[in-house]
Amino acid sequence: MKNVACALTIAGTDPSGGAGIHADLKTFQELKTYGMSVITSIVSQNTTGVQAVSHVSLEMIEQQLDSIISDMPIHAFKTGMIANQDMMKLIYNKIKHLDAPYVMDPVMVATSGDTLIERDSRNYLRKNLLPLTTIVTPNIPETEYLIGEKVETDEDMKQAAEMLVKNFGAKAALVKGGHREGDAVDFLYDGSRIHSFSAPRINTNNTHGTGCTYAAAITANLSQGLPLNIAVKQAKHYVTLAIKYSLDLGAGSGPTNHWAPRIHTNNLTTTEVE
Ligand SMILES: Nc1ncnc2c1ncn2[C@@H]1O[C@H](COP(=O)(O)OP(=O)(O)O)[C@@H](O)[C@H]1O
Ligand SMILES: Cc1ncc(COP(=O)(O)O)c(N)n1
Repeated sequence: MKNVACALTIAGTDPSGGAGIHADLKTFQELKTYGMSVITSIVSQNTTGVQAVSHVSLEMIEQQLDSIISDMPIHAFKTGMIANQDMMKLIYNKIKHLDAPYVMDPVMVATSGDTLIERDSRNYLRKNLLPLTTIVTPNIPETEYLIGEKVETDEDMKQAAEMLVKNFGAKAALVKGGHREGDAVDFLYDGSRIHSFSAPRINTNNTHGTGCTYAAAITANLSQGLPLNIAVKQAKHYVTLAIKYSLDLGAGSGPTNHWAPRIHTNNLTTTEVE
């Protein structure tokens, strides 16, 4: 019996606090999971975009992973920005031994449009890391890259989620509809059926870090032992509140409000459509 749920995020940083490791740790904390992190890249970014990137050395990424794995319990973990193939190989070799749910946010491009991973490493991610995942959470452009087909309609999203499981080896796939118009609808294929999670679209430009926050909330919920579809359902509710009460900070796409659910929990409808 564990006395506290512990989750690890392996990702890049965001000094403006809305995305990457910062969003993940804030989310873990809000959801009462003990948060730990391994930093892959230091990203100088803010609400307007990415200004510079410095990668942490492979030796130091390995050392950080060893420090945590040798000492701390890990009840679930997630990966976000892994900038190149060498980092991916190293991380693959460490995480393949972990006996805990793995949430992959296949981060490729920031909300600002800046590229966060080298193009030639995308194949490695798809071939090697994807089959280790308990759940992968691509947005529409990431889904299109992963399956190599256009994704435009609800039907396309459902089929893509199934393909990510049946053809590419993920255990489950959540294809997110944040980049479409109309209600914000995401489709989960859990290996046997499709679930859809829907929330009214919120009229805001403050969506910096929504993907990180959502995947981190799923990770926190899984670290506490929730079944996958409940973990996603509760995470959808969390991210929707964080967007609804997002913070109008910075000159660009502002951050979500990670503590919004503390204050506004009941003031929202998200639905799971059977
Ligand atoms: N304007 C919005 N209103 C409500 N929900 C949104 C909005 N934009 C994104 N979402 C939701 O936020 C989550 C993150 O989705 P998305 O923006 O597609 O991911 P990413 O940040 O990886 O591009 C999804 O549940 C999506 O449906
Ligand atoms: C280090 C890092 N990782 C990921 C994102 C993507 O953010 P979003 O959730 O807005 O797509 C980001 N901007 N920075």
